[in-house]
Amino acid sequence: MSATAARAHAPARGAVRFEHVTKTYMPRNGRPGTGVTALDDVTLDLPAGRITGVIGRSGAGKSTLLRTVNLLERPTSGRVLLDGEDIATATGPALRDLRRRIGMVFQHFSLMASKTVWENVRLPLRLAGVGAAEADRRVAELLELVGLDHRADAYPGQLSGGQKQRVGIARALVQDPEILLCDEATSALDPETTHSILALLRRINRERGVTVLLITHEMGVIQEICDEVAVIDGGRVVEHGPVWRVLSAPAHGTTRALLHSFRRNSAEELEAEVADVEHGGGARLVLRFDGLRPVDVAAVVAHLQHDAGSPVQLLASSVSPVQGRPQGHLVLAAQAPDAGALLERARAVADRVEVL
Ligand SMILES: Nc1ncnc2c1ncn2[C@@H]1O[C@H](COP(=O)(O)OP(=O)(O)OP(=O)(O)O)[C@@H](O)[C@H]1O
Repeated sequence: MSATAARAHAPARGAVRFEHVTKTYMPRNGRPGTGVTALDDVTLDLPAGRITGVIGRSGAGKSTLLRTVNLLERPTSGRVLLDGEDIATATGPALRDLRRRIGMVFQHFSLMASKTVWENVRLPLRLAGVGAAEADRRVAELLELVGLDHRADAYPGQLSGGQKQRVGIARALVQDPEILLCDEATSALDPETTHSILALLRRINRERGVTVLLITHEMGVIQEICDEVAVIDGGRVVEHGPVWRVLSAPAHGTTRALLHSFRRNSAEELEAEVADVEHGGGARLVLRFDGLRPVDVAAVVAHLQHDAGSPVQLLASSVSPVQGRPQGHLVLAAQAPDAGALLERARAVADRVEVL
């Protein structure tokens, strides 16, 4: 059995708990009361073996939160617990051991330009004093995992952005961490490359049982791979829960605003989207789905057509699964003799219905 297959059933590892974490940056020679509070009493659990995404606007405190996990930033007050153990007070060898248990992937890759792919991935092992044979074995395994075994001798300057990030991911995993911190890992990449890197992170999470904490300002990243999402605003976690639930019923204004700029599905925006789509006239309905039921688009159209007595035309569709639960909207045109009955029928198959 390959090492990868052996890990397919690896138990989830590395639960993180932020407990009343506050971080205030003090200006140099600053007077008391002039600091910036980047985190304000954050309490948040990252379940072991899950992917938690933290989203927020620029300056919300995402990077600061991520960096408290490997103590690149120390909380001003509160605790960060790794599997129940307080890590905020670790120093010396304990801090080195802690950092070994936590891998980090950076937005701009942070590779050494003068070293090959192989050397970049191997470097943390050399610094940790791992023997040559074991180090070579681990580097070979990881380069295969990220699909770069054929580029082991290349230098970072000879790689695409996506390939550089694969090297960054292999390097982050080389000490077999329990937790992987991803700091805007796909923000510098094009959409297609972003998909492939997110798929790789998902696979690593599933196969190795690694807990992933990912920060992003892109809702698409949250929707694509996260299990849980925490929304941060002004240093506070304002909303937290399973991705499908937060995306279908956002409770906080910041979540709604982030979601709105991602989905662009207000009545006005849908109106503009279908304005040029030719149809046979009649009522135009928006059917919205919140992930509470299976959605079979053809069956929905047939269901309405049955009552309308004339063709129902699909003008736009954006229904796609979020954690396996279909969310999105359909815009339909229907010439119904009885508009009230049509609406009632639509309400029976969708979570929300509007007339455009
Ligand atoms: N080293 C620092 N010294 C002083 N203030 C800082 C420092 N690092 C961050 N801040 C401030 O703390 C707040 C939170 O910053 P942070 O970088 O954590 O936010 P962010 O959500 O990651 O933002 P972005 O998406 O722009 O990276 C901001 O007001 C920022 O200016």
